[in-house]
Amino acid sequence: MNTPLLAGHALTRQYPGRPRPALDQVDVSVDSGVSLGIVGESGAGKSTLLRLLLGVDRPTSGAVLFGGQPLGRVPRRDFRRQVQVVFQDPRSSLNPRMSVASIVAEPLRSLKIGKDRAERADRVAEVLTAVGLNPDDGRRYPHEFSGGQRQRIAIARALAPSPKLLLADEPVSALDVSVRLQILDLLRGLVDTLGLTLVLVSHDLAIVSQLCQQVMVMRDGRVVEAGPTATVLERPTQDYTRALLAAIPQLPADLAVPLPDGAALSTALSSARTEETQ
Ligand SMILES: Nc1ncnc2c1ncn2[C@@H]1O[C@H](COP(=O)(O)OP(=O)(O)OP(=O)(O)O)[C@@H](O)[C@H]1O
Repeated sequence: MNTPLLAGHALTRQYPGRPRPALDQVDVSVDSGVSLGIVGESGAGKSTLLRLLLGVDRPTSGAVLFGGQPLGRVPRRDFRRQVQVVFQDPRSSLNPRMSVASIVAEPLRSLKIGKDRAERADRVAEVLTAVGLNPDDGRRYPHEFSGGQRQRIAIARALAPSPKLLLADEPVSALDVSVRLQILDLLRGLVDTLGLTLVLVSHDLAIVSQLCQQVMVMRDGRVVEAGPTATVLERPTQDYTRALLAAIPQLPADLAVPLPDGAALSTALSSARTEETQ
């Protein structure tokens, strides 16, 4: 069996003063080329798990392995080169005083990628184009862009060092419903064309079902169900998963299993859009 790209073993995180752990003995494994969705309602422990996987917080017990090595032994620069993250809200994750080009070039500068400024500028133009922006947009500032475009900038910054793994924490939930599909389509296209592995954290099973081959359902700091997305959606074994499935807006029963062309998600999101504009 191949070594997982990123794995967590028996991860427990107890925050001080809390009656029970935010994460309780969680196992997770991300194989190269197999995108994973982590789903659950607010408070399930998704962000806590993501912080542990990113190494920005430490487990109370358990271990995170990157390429089979304990995270503490992997040079931080190597890890950051290969693992990048996109957060929920591009308004707070982009420095308003920096130009877009400077924001996107930041990981290249800090990771010392590119031999000079010109080479970094070429890479910035390349990733801006890859996310559907114009290389000339690099001269502008974040406030000049819409929410969806700002999320594209955040994705471009994450792609700049050519990571293997992209962790996305609720990447569309701060966006207008009308632009969510575009950003999800972009992520799907990037996974396909760049061979990126995606770990997508979301409270929305419909979104995860469209982008991830594997899904892990969390509740109260524990994994309640995990496996291939199609299996979990077709034959959920837990009432909690069934409730999450039922919460997908107006998804007809015959579309509950995602269709290859993304029709299920389109249906779910367009229904939500109709509701919102009424
Ligand atoms: N820094 C912290 N200190 C104390 N408790 C925390 C801290 N961060 C999270 N928690 C608690 O841990 C639990 C899990 O939170 P977490 O943010 O990981 O869940 P989540 O599934 O990501 O939820 P959301 O979707 O709302 O972000 C919650 O009960 C939360 O209140």
